[in-house]
Amino acid sequence: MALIIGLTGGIASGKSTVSKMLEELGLAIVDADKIAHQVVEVGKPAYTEIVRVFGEKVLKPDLSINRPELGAIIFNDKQKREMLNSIVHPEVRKEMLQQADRFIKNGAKAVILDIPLLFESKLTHMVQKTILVYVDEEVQLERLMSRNGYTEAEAKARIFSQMPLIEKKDLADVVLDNNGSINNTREQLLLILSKWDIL
Ligand SMILES: CC(C)(COP(=O)(O)OP(=O)(O)OC[C@H]1O[C@@H](n2cnc3c(N)ncnc32)[C@H](O)[C@@H]1O)[C@@H](O)C(=O)NCCC(=O)NCCS
Ligand SMILES: Nc1ncnc2c1ncn2[C@@H]1O[C@H](COP(=O)(O)OP(=O)(O)OP(=O)(O)O)[C@@H](O)[C@H]1O
Repeated sequence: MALIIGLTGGIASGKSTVSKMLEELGLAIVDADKIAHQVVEVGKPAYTEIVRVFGEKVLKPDLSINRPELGAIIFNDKQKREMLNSIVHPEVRKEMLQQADRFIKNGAKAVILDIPLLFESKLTHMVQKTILVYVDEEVQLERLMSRNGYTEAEAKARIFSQMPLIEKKDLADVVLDNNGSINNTREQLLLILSKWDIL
């Protein structure tokens, strides 16, 4: 039986960094962010629904979704964020389950579901173990501003649209502290994987 692991964190906490380490170790990864981008490609059902609900102002001249524009709307308005979530999340979940099934059928020993909103969206029933990539809020803010070139207000709007990382700590089976170096985080990860007999 494959072990299904939920990998989560907060925006810019280091999930993709850890996910890349897992991929390099040859583990099967299902990436919710990547799927969320694919299901809103031009002409897909979620794309059509987004245009109907949010209007053509969220489109670029080439008619694809203008992500910064849509982000500016939904990260500052809970109701609009929930509307977008209700359009995109069911499609993401469907595709995630299909990808996970494929990995399991191909004999994967473990499958990692990389889901930023694992706890907010109450998706823990999909996984057997949960790993949280944790950083302190000041580090999160600093890394987010520097990675995306956001102002403090833009970065905070995104951070505050998620459950605080400190609350997620109580919900996760394992917490990887990513305040330190990437190598330190890798060591913590390797320890867990060997404990779970995955490597
Ligand atoms: C609003 C959008 C267009 C902004 O796109 P952008 O390219 O700037 O960000 P990206 O998709 O790479 O997401 C970056 C991070 O933002 C956070 N985030 C994204 N959507 C949400 C949301 N609805 N609520 C809280 N946090 C979110 C996550 O931590 C994610 O890892 C995009 O995030 C989106 O379509 N969001 C809705 C789908 C979603 O919830 N995706 C995340 C998990 S499935
Ligand atoms: N231990 C670390 N030390 C220094 N910088 C780091 C560390 N871990 C990650 N970073 C940097 O912090 C930023 C956020 O990391 P990453 O992209 O992995 O986060 P994420 O949780 O996947 O974010 P998102 O959910 O927004 O996609 C990146 O610029 C990354 O290079």
